Amino acid sequence: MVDMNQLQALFGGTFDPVHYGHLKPVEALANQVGLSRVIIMPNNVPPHRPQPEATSQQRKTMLELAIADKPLFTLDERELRRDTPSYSALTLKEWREEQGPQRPLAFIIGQDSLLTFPSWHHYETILDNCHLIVCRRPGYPLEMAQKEHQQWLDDHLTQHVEALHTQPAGKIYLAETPWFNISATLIRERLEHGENCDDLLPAAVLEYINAQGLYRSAPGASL
Ligand SMILES: Nc1ncnc2c1ncn2[C@@H]1O[C@H](COP(=O)(O)OP(=O)(O)OP(=O)(O)O)[C@@H](O)[C@H]1O
Ligand SMILES: O=C(O)c1ccc[n+]([C@@H]2O[C@H](COP(=O)([O-])O)[C@@H](O)[C@H]2O)c1
Repeated sequence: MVDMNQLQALFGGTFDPVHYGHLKPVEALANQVGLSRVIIMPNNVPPHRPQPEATSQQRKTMLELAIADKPLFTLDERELRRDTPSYSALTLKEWREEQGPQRPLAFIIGQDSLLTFPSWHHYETILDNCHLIVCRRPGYPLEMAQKEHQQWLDDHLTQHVEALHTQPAGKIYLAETPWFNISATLIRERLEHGENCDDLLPAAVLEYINAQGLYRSAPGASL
């Protein structure tokens, strides 16, 4: 019999700020795949994008507020403690060493991240240490841009949730999670223009953003 309590899942991100497009698909995913816990891991120095607008401390606080009433989620601060680029390959190797060789481990990403995945630092080693679980995201194709990357994807795809629980690593699972057309970029832009974001992220996070004066246009800048 498959032990459905073994699979551990990390959900990495920049979370500048965290929003419902992060939380809701992953909540649905937890039901579909059978995850009793999801470990959210904010990065400190995102490898493939400019430094976030909010500080690491602010992004961590927003995550704490977002998950305060959601027991599914916990936080992992390991990347926040490193000043070097938050390369997932290094983090997942370290996590595997902690968890031992047999435990099933997964890294959760959105569809957009899957498309850029082959450009990640030592990407081909990541599946040695974990599975990839991919949440759907509107506006992004499901096919990889290059043939060789599509071949890599096809070689690792599974349609069987059980494989995520019975094997320690190495599979890619495209989950049928609900679509949320929300991005942190959209939220930052809307806030900069003083537009309403009530439906896009938890109220406690929005209150914190306003109290901290985050994502507002610079004083004197024209709207
Ligand atoms: N609406 C969404 N639906 C599904 N996955 C998402 C969504 N938004 C973000 N993700 C996924 O969550 C992870 C963290 O995303 P990130 O913190 O970069 O948010 P973002 O909204 O994409 O940010 P930004 O707009 O600043 O690039 C990534 O793997 C990303 O693919
Ligand atoms: O390791 C890499 O080269 C790498 C490149 C891009 C993104 N990542 C990680 O992927 C996760 C989602 O990234 P992002 O930029 O969408 O927040 C987050 O944990 C990043 O640190 C990792």
